Amino acid sequence: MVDLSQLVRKLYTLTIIKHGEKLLLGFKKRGFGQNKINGFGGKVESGESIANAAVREVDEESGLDVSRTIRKVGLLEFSFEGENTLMEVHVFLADGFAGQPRESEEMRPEWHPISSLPYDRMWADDRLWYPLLLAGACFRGHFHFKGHDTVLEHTLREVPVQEISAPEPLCLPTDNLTQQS
Ligand SMILES: CNc1ncnc2c1ncn2[C@@H]1O[C@H](COP(=O)(O)OP(=O)(O)OP(=O)(O)O)[C@@H](O)[C@H]1O
Repeated sequence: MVDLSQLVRKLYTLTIIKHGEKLLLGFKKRGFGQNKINGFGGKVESGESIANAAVREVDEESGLDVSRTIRKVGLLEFSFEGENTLMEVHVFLADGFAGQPRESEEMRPEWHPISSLPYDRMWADDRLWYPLLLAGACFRGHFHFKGHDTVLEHTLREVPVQEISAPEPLCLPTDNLTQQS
């Protein structure tokens, strides 16, 4: 079992946009997870709330406004064999949006039917927790990777909404962590 207390936590958001029976996902053109298909998200900035970070990242990466439609659905942790970082990812579901999707420098938005999601081109953890998200559940989990394609071990459970909706994160935004060290 991985000792998570020894790792440096960094705070991220991830937002999945749903419209009818489709999800809007993005092809990641650069940076972490390049060439994978994922929801929209990124690092929470210093002094920013997690929900505001989620809305900002969706706007930057897809041009859409989800400020009226997001709700928190999950809390995921990712660690990587041989690395000392623990990614703390706050997952949001947006049922609808305002605006028109547009390609950004980072992401190319694509609609995918829920019945045939492109799991082979997504992070390996996604096929494990998307079914909970799509069933309307809230969830919490940890995934320990070897490289970027193999999940060595994981935990995942459905939780009551109160367990993931606390306004306070489990850690401080990345910049604060840097300032403290
Ligand atoms: C390991 N398994 C994983 N499964 C599903 N999603 C994962 C993930 N690991 C990272 N993610 C998401 O990938 C984005 C990275 O964000 P990332 O591009 O690094 O952030 P940001 O946009 O701030 O980057 P720049 O510093 O501007 O390049 C962010 O949504 C984060 O939640």
